[in-house]
Amino acid sequence: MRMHRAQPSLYVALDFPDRAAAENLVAQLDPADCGLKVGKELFTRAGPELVRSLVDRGFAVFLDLKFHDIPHTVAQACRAASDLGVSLVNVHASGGRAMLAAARAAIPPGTDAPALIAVTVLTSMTEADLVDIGVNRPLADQVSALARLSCEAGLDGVVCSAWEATAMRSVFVQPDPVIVTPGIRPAGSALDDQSRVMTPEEAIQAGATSIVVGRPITRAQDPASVAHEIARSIR
Ligand SMILES: O=C(O)c1cc(=O)[nH]c(=O)n1[C@@H]1O[C@H](COP(=O)(O)O)[C@@H](O)[C@H]1O
Repeated sequence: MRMHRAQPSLYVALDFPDRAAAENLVAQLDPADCGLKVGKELFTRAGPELVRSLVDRGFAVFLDLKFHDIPHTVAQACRAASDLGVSLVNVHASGGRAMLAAARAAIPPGTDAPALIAVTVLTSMTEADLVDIGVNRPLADQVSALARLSCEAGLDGVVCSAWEATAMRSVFVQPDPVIVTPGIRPAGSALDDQSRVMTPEEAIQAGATSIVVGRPITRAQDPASVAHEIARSIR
């Protein structure tokens, strides 16, 4: 039995500079097509009140604040996130075993609890970036090691690039891990600052359970139609 809220196949990243711009897109979206991701920029501008209001409108909300701090602080932040009624919460796996365990203890599994997942290696990073921060093993090995740690701490899944999605299935012992893949680019769209990218269809075929799409939607001439088309392509 699933021990967290259901997850949509598509989360649209509401990476907008203000609430009005976010609301303009949200008004054109259907909770049956997609969930909404509120990240650091919009949360810092618009805060928990916006998150609650999106939840009240029936959207699954991914509160993407990537907590990474001492265990007590992360636990308290996770509890606050869960209290907002969101469907998905993330922390950085590199915060370590004790921090992951504290996050898990703060959000006990339950059908009404948000899924709790850990970011492995950011989709913007390359192997050279890992060397810069003192990680000398192959990127895929680092992702798998952090996913294993997250699994051992009892988390529900991971954030990784679609390139690593297939491997996550063998790392996680639970039958239905939540595998969230940002770094999604429909064929022909700009990479922006992403490094490890795939198209929506490829990511789902590789084993992603939810994809996250931001700029290919938010910077499109007609964001709602691009969101609808992506949702349709992975249905
Ligand atoms: O946790 C995330 O959502 C995340 C993890 C990661 O490794 N890479 C990544 O891009 N993200 C987020 O996913 C979104 C991707 O946006 P676009 O690159 O515009 O599609 C951004 O809001 C990022 O903060």
